[in-house]
Amino acid sequence: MEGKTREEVEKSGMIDTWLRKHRLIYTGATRHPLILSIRDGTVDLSAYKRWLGQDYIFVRAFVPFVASILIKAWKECNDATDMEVILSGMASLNDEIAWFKSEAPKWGVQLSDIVPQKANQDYCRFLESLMSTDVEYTVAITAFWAIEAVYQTSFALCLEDGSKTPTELRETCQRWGNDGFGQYCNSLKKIANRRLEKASDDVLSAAEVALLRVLELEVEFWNMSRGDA
Ligand SMILES: Cc1ncc(CO)c(N)n1
Repeated sequence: MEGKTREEVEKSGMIDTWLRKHRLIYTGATRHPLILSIRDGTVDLSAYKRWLGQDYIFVRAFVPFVASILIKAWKECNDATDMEVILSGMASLNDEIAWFKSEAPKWGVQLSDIVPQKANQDYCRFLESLMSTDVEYTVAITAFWAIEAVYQTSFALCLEDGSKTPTELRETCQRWGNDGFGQYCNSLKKIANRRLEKASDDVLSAAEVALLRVLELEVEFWNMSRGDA
């Protein structure tokens, strides 16, 4: 506690404070019916295929968003390791794009034919809004953490003991549910918490709003797999 003001102590661990406050929507994003159906083995494979095609489009739009955060981290130049964590995220996106390209044909999904659905367009537009130089690094990195953490938490659930995830979907769940990805999410969370600790009230509110928006958009994104959009 030494060296910290009372206010800084209260603000530390902001992310967990917010997740407690917004528990319902967080659970909606991380335990969506699609994920629960994968976990209990009752998943409708056409829903999985719809998710697969849409997520490929999302990941392509996610790359420039992460690049914009890398630029913000570099401009802030407060902690050299921030950039390395973000860069490792970009490297895994490179692998992800290759993975989508090899996964899609196995399911008869033609990636070049995918039309982005409304929820996907909304999400990509939101990412683009966060790429503006007007958006604070603290706000963008908080959103970035949330985007990655939703997938990590969701897919890790499908790998827990007792889950009945179909064999052909285990690799998908491993991609985001593995421990390495979990550690990477934790590194992002630490960066976000460190920044939030020093943030002004305005930046704090903007980061909380961005976090909530991510959770809403993630729920809508999963909902697209129902195919009634
Ligand atoms: C919609 C969505 N959210 C998060 C991730 C994590 O990378 C992803 N691939 N897609």
